[in-house]
Amino acid sequence: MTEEKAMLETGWNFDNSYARLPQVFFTSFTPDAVRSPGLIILNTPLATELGLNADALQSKYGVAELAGNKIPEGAAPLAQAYAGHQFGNFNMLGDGRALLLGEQITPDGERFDIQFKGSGRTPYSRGGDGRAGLGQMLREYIISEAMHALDIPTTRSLAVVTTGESVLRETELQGAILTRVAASHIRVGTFQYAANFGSIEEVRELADYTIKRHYPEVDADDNRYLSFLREVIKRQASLIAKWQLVGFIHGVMNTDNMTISGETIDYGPCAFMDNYDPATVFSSIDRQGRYAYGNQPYIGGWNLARFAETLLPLLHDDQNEAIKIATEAIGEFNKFYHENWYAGMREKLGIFNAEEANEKLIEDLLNMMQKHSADYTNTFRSLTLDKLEDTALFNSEEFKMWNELWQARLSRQQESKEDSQQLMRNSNPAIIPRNHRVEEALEAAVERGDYSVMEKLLEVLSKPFAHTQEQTDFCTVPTEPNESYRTYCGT
Ligand SMILES: Nc1ncnc2c1ncn2[C@@H]1O[C@H](COP(=O)(O)OP(=O)(O)OP(=O)(O)O)[C@@H](O)[C@H]1O
Ligand SMILES: [Mg+2]
Repeated sequence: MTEEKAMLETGWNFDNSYARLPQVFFTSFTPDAVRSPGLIILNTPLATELGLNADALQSKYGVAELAGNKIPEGAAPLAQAYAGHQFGNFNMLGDGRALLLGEQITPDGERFDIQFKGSGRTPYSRGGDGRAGLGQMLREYIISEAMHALDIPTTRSLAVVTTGESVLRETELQGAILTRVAASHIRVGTFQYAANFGSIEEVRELADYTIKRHYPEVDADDNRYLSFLREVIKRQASLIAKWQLVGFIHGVMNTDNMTISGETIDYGPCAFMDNYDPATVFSSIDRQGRYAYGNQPYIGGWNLARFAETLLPLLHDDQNEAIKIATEAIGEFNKFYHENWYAGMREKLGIFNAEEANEKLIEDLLNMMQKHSADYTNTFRSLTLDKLEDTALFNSEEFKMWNELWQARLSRQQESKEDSQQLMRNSNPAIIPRNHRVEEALEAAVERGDYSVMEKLLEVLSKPFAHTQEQTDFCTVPTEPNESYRTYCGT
């Protein structure tokens, strides 16, 4: 394909609705060109869904676009302003190393943000260099795509390119740019920015824009801003329940890393839990365990309370009334979260209907898993495949008793044993991006330029509920204990 033809055919179809918001919300600008762009990975199925031409994107011209060296026609690049509570402390932030190219309108008429991460300095970079390392961007690519395959709302990864420039951290890293795809990048922190640094009218404009984009169903409601708040709370309750159900630890649940669309965002220090332990923390900077696995639902509620605060002027003319309404709405988060979590846990145990006795069954199992340091994913996998002898719990008396109660519970429902097993197969992934597997893939890619390990891993991760024999190798737990694994932000 000639370059000129590729240029015509990459398939971008941009709209720039975000750029029509008041100027305070963003700064338009063109990214600096990088030295020598090189394509590392392109998500071909995602490119096709977006209406893009994967062949053209792999051409020299397409890769220049994915590096920010050529701005596609119709794009209007901008960095978004936001603020946020980081580990509880409020800061002015913004896209310091990200850049929104525009919103791609797909052949189905859907709208997705196309954003670079690692594309260089912006007006919001503060002291940072605006860059990202190859390992970290590939890690985000692998885990976000694994989350998508696990049916968890998430930003997605279209491509990673290297820049041909080095990035200086503790060591010298290869610079890279990730192209991220999201329903939008509007964060709790975007609302905090509006509420703290803008006018009430600007908060209203942001809220109206977000309702139109993500919650059109509340548009005509009497108190549309209250309905909006409640719907965001519901989506986040559902999202965080899904994280808990697969053992995902986000690692840096600052308010700027929580989306209004209900998608998981920012795969900096995240990791999956091996042994079941609510206190599990992987992030090297989370010394107090604020973002530990078991604390995520609480932090979700805390972040949403910060979101509710930004909407107070819109909820009621009388601010005391507004606080009352907002507090009631936030108070529902726990209920929504528990409904979602219990329903998901029930399904993991093959139980079709809600019943109070289920709760004890679930809690007893989790307690046993914690006591015996059982692997979270593999315990549910063994129950699903009826290979109880594979669990770390098998020889204990209490597990035998628990199993009898579980079997009795299953036989009390009208659905067949086969239906129940099918439900479990659909609810319990065999495959999660285990830390040692992700590290192995990144080491081969970054240290040796061998991408085959990552490609194999991505393929296995794309079918977590297949329960095939060939997955078995990827189900093994690491030989080193959980606790020694550490993740780092911002590299
Ligand atoms: N190398 C860097 N240069 C400039 N700013 C940075 C850099 N790394 C992080 N930041 C900024 O610091 C803030 C907090 O960073 P955090 O790690 O949450 O985000 P991120 O991983 O860069 O991006 P995102 O949340 O978009 O996935 C953000 O405003 C981010 O843009
Ligand atoms: Mg972030």
